[in-house]
Amino acid sequence: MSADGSLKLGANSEVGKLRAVMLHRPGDELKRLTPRNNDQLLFDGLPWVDRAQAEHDAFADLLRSRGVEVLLLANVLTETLSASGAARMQGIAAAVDSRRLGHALAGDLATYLRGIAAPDLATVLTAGMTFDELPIGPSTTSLVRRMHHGADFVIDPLPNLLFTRDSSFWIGDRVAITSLALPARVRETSLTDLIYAFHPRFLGVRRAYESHTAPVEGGDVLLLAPGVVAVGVGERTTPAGAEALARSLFEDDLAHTVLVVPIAQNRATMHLDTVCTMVDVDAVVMYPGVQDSLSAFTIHREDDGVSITGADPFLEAAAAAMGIGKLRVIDTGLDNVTAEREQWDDGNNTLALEPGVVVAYERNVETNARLSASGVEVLAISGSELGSGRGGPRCMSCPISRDLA
Ligand SMILES: NC(=[NH2+])NCCC[C@H](N)C(=O)O
Repeated sequence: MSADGSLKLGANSEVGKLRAVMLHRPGDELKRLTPRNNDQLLFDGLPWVDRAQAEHDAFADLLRSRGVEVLLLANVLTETLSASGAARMQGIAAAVDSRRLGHALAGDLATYLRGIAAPDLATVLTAGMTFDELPIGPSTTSLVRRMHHGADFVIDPLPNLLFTRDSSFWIGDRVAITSLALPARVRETSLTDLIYAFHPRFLGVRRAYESHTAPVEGGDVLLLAPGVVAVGVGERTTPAGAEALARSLFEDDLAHTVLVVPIAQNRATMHLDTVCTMVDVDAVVMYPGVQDSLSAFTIHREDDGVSITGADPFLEAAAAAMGIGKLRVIDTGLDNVTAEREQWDDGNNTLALEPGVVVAYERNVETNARLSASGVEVLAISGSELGSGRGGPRCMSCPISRDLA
């Protein structure tokens, strides 16, 4: 808490007591998924939306019952759009793609969007819009309008907004708007950017990684300890992204050491947090399949620039950087098949509410049993529908306030 009783924003670890978090309750954008577009939109199936919402409501209620303030992205976005005309303009500009729509239609669409109420605009910006839903009739002079199929998108939906961890993350008292790698997700950051620029609650919040040019996704960024950050490099975050992030964190004095961790470039391990998350100040839960092979380059801030060492075994490099004797790995000890299944179902993607207390999907029975046996309290949530987007409790949450470690 700060002196005036308001929450102090920011985080410098993965496990400090969680005070406030940004979630996105899945909405109409999930109803856009079809067997034809789900791969491109990065979902492995078609979630039953009502059930996904119920599962998400239970997740949010669990967090509230533990004293965590839950901000829902759609509400915060609506408040942002109501509060600021500039935010509306910026949100519309980012959503209306004149290269694809042509100038005539883009102009008409932007004019229409400028005239609608903030909650409706928030819905269009998140759920997208089809040609059939365009309030501009086919009789216009737009060839694009005439030639597109009614079910095509005028504005693409953003079903992966559900994974609020990826489009922004907090480090120290700053927020980083990331740079998402894949076309299906790029526009998400235009919304987090708006929220953190214009929402009254976040006025004055400073930015980390401001240039955000090369791809960095929040799911790859783990705050191992104050000043020590691990960054996965694989399908999403690139070497250039990790390097740029490290330099920027050093310049802003938000970190002194960055561990760059290569991860396999495939769907199952799209982010570092799919194979490893922190469950205590000195402990991680990790996919056994990478435990012995995970390595890290250590980038260290020096008086006259940076030094890079490695690659070394990740666990050793991390312990050394964190200044602890050993980074404990909760030994899930699972057979290969169970381990692979539970990794796929985000068994290693836990959200710590405080040291030794984590939220995890209930379906990962074996991993959760090992966590409990190691003294970690597991708060299980159901995620049969939420999980079809390949994300678990950590990536569905962006902590905006944690007690400092
Ligand atoms: N931090 C994470 N593990 N995020 C999961 C993101 C899942 C999402 N469908 C994607 O492919 O981008």
